[in-house]
This record gives sequence, C-alpha cells and structure tokens, in this order.
Amino acid sequence: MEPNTSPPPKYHIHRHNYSNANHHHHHHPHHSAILSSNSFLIIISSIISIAILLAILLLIFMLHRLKTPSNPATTAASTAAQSATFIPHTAIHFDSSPEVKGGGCLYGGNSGRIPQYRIRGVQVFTYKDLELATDNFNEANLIGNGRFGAVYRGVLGDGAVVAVKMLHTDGKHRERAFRMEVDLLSRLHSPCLVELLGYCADQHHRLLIFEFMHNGTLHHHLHNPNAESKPLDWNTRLRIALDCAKALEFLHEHAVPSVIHRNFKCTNVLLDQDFRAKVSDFSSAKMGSDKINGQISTQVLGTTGYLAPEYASTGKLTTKSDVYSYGVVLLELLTGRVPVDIKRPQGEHVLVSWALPRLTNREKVEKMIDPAIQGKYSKKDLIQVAAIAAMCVQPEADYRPLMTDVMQSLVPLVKNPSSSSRFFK
Ligand SMILES: Nc1ncnc2c1ncn2[C@@H]1O[C@H](COP(=O)(O)OP(=O)(O)OP(=O)(O)O)[C@@H](O)[C@H]1O
Repeated sequence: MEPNTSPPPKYHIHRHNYSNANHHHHHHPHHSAILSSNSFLIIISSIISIAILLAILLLIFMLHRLKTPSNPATTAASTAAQSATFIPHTAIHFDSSPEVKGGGCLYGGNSGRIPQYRIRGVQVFTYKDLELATDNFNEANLIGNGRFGAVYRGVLGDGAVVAVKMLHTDGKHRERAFRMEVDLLSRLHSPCLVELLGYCADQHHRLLIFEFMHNGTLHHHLHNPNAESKPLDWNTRLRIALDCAKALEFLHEHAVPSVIHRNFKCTNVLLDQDFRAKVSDFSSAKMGSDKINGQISTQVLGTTGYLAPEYASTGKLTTKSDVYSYGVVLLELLTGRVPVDIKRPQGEHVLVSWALPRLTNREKVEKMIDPAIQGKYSKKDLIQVAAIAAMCVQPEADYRPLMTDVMQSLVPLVKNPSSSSRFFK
C-alpha cells in the first residue's frame, strides 16, 4: 500500500509549486498594492511626458508656420534676402518674368522646362563685398546716374574691374527693374549685350554688377566729347551701328519669347576698350509673351526723342518700337545731333522731323553729316546708311524693317568688323 500513501514526488512538486504561488498571492497583499500604484504612476507620468512632447512639437510647428509666408516666392526671396548666399548659380526661368507671373522667378522659380539659351550663373555678392569693391561707394568712384540708381566703378577681390549699379530704394519700380535685369541677363548672353556678372539682394539693398565698359556711353562720345575723346571715325560708327543691330536682332529674333528693349538710346550703348558696342539697361524691357494680337499694350516708358510715335500716343508696343529707337541712334551717329535740341533753329528741334525729308536726297544727306567727320566718310556708305535710317524712323510701324534686315544691310559696309581702329590718326 505504500505507493498509495506516499504521493509521487512529481505531484508534490506540482502541489508545492501551486501552493507557493497561492501562498505568494495570498500572503503578501501589500506588495501587490505597491506594485500597482507604481505602475499607475509610471503610466500617468508617461502620458504626461507624451502630452508635453506633443505640445512642444505643436508649438514648434505653429511657430514655423508663423514665420513662413504663404507665398512660396516670398519665402524664397526672403530667405535669399536674409542670407544673400542663396543659389550661387541662379537658374531663373525665362518665362517667369516678375511682371508676367507676379514674382517668384528670381530665386529659382524654374518650372523645369529646358531653356532655349545657355543659362550662365551670375554670382551673388554681399553688400559688404560691394562696399569693399567701391571703397564704401566713394564719390570718387561714381561714374553715372540713371533713373533707377547710381553706378560706381568697383574692383573685386580678384582684381576684376566692374560697374556696380545701386538701385534707388523706392519699392515697386526698383524691384521690377532689378528683377528684369537679373531675369533677362542671367539667361541671355550675346557679345553685344553688357554682361551681368552678379547681384546683391539683401533686406535693404538691390545692386547689379556688370562688366565694366571702359569707354562709357556712345552719348558721351557723340555729344559730350572731352579733350581726350577724339571724334569716332566713320568705320567705328558703322561698326557700333552693326553691333547694336546685332544686339536688338538677338533680343527680337533669338530670345524666346522675344524681348523688346523699350529704352534703346545712346546712353544705353556702352563702349568697351576697343570701342565695340554693347547694349545695356534692361530695366524697362518687355517680353513678347505679354503680347495680345501681336502687340503689347503698356504704360509708355522710354526716353523723349526715341519713342516710336504709335507707342508714344497709344502705348502699343512691338519690336518695331525698338527699330524706331534704333533709327534715331543711327541718325545721331550720322549727324552728331541729339534727338531733341530746342537750342537749334525752328524746324530743327526734333532730329527725326528734320532728318526724314533729307535722308533720301543725295545732296541734302551729305549736308547732314556730323561736322566732326566732314570729308572723312564714304559717300556711298552714307547714302545706304541714310536709307536704312529713313526706313527705321518712318511713322508706319509695319513698314519699318526687321532688325535682321538692318543687320544684313550693314554687314557689307563695315570694314574689318572685328578690328578696333577707332580714331582718326
Ligand atoms: N557697365 C558699365 N560700365 C561703365 N559705365 C557704366 C556701365 N553701366 C552704366 N555706366 C555709366 O553709368 C551711367 C548710368 O547708367 P544707367 O544705366 O543707370 O542710366 P542711363 O542709361 O544713363 O539712364 P536711364 O536709367 O534713364 O536709362 C551711364 O550713363 C554710364 O555712364
């Protein structure tokens, strides 16, 4: 019977274990209470910590939203303006002119379309860089004043001589002028356009940095020559006319969409050390994409004496408005006269009105020539150039030639188009 009275050890072990467990639960009720209150505390504190963390995250998110303007263009611009170290090589889409799309182009509004022309980077400068370059915008470095600002000569850290244009601080026009120059010149490159090397856009300043044109404006050489500046010779005048025709032809025919300069005049034709001409000042330019039925209706901008009559009277702008202004510059090159001169006798105040009836008359045209080159020009060339000028300044815009035609007509007249002989010896 022994097996019946002594339970198998296995059973014992089970029982023992079981009773141990029971014993544990049953005999230490205070332990259990401590544990559950601890767990409760842990859970509560975890919940509180998570809540605090969430609140902090929410706060950070709200602050970020507050700092971020809803317009992405403004966002980029303000970020850029604050740091002035944004996108060292700007890729600004040609289509996204500030005027066309109301901003957002300047600091990377590239829609991803492949641009038609090579986009070359323009450098971003800080205001400090430009203060250093111009000796704190020293008066001695001031080389000119335009409608939008003052131009200073500057020397960059690498020794390059540049022209620094500091735009006036009045809001709307300054911003449009600045954006137009950067927008256009960072994507359009031609040896006949003054090169934009860089810009500075911080909270308070807008500056443009151009290649320095050693011989200043065509206006200076034609109308205000000083002791050092001898009269421009005939061939140099023709070559300047050709360079300008190439520049406008490039803007009208090769830029996509086409560009109307809108302020082509003698002070916007700059001359390098070889007296090669380059066109500057795109602050008033308009893009062909603004066209309605082939023309742009716009507020009249430009300079008296250079404005095409239909543009001046109705605001209707086409590439033919530039052709008219070009014709006026051609007349200045031929006659040495300014577009409007009230000091001249009655009937001679306005250059175009005085010149137009004379341009197609062989004898009269010879009498129109700039006295500074009297007897030092080719009569055959003069007659041809006068005929081109007459076509450009005719009142009927549609009959004015295309800049391509003007350029083709001038090419055979220019001797050594790449040379730089410029003065009478
Ligand atoms: N790249 C440059 N190199 C040398 N001189 C320059 C350069 N750009 C401008 N200048 C000088 O600065 C002057 C002012 O130029 P700016 O383009 O501001 O005005 P503007 O063309 O004379 O007049 P507006 O603004 O009315 O068209 C020019 O007349 C010229 O003498």
